Amino acid sequence: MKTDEQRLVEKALKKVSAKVIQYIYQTELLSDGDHILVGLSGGKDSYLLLELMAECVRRLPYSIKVSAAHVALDNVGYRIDTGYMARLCNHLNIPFYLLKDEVDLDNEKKKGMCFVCAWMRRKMIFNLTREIGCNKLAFGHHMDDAVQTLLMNQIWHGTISAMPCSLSMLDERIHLIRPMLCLAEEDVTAYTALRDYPPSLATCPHDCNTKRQDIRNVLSQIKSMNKAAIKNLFRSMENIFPEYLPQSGKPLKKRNSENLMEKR
Ligand SMILES: Nc1ncnc2c1ncn2[C@@H]1O[C@H](COP(=O)(O)OP(=O)(O)OP(=O)(O)O)[C@@H](O)[C@H]1O
Repeated sequence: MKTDEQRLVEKALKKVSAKVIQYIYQTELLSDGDHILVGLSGGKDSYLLLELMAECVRRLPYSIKVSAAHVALDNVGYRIDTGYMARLCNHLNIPFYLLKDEVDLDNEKKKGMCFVCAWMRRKMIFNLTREIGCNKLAFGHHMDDAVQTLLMNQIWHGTISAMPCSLSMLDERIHLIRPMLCLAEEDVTAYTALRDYPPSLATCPHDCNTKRQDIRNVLSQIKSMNKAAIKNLFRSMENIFPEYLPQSGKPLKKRNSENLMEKR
């Protein structure tokens, strides 16, 4: 017999997964035979992503497989409840991989801890994706993350670029996908507030992402002027009128489409 609380969680998951499944169809993010590796950070966004991918296995008319992985860099200073991750994956019938390593502290001195840590995490998870035969790697970025990146790239790099929902990498061998870009952060928290995901056991002592925090603060002010601001900023990336841009009529500069300020 289900409790009222369980029924509430199920209803909320159904609501949020309906949006994500519609987005997956629209953007053709998944197809028959896919094996998706979900990157689990220990934050609420990637826990929701994991549950959404489990819903996709149940509800999409294709045969897809899902696995999950967490990369733990032991000498960085943060600690995550990986036991909880393993239990949640087990409950959802999803194989879980825990990758452990340490950051090279000499390299860190030259390049900065956040850069080295993000680079190592990505390298380790890309390698695992290939090793276990996954063709897609899913990250839990949502709409607010993409809008923050859009503004950061405009302000600090003078480009209009953000986070694609699908990016082909390593000679098309892996596709990085972001199925939650259709969800605003408030959609995510409406669901995760009902769940008992554990907080991190120790937060990261290296706070290098102050630019992103500054942009978050600016965006929350902008939101107080217009509640739809985040959604509109996100939509603006699909509604570009080149003829109303300063260089209209002139050939566009060739740009490396690689994202400049990827969220780390
Ligand atoms: N240590 C990690 N191991 C595996 N995947 C990770 C790890 N860190 C981040 N990711 C993946 O990259 C995405 C974005 O990372 P980021 O560090 O921005 O997330 P976060 O905001 O700290 O946590 P979350 O997005 O899970 O709430 C995560 O949603 C997750 O899918």
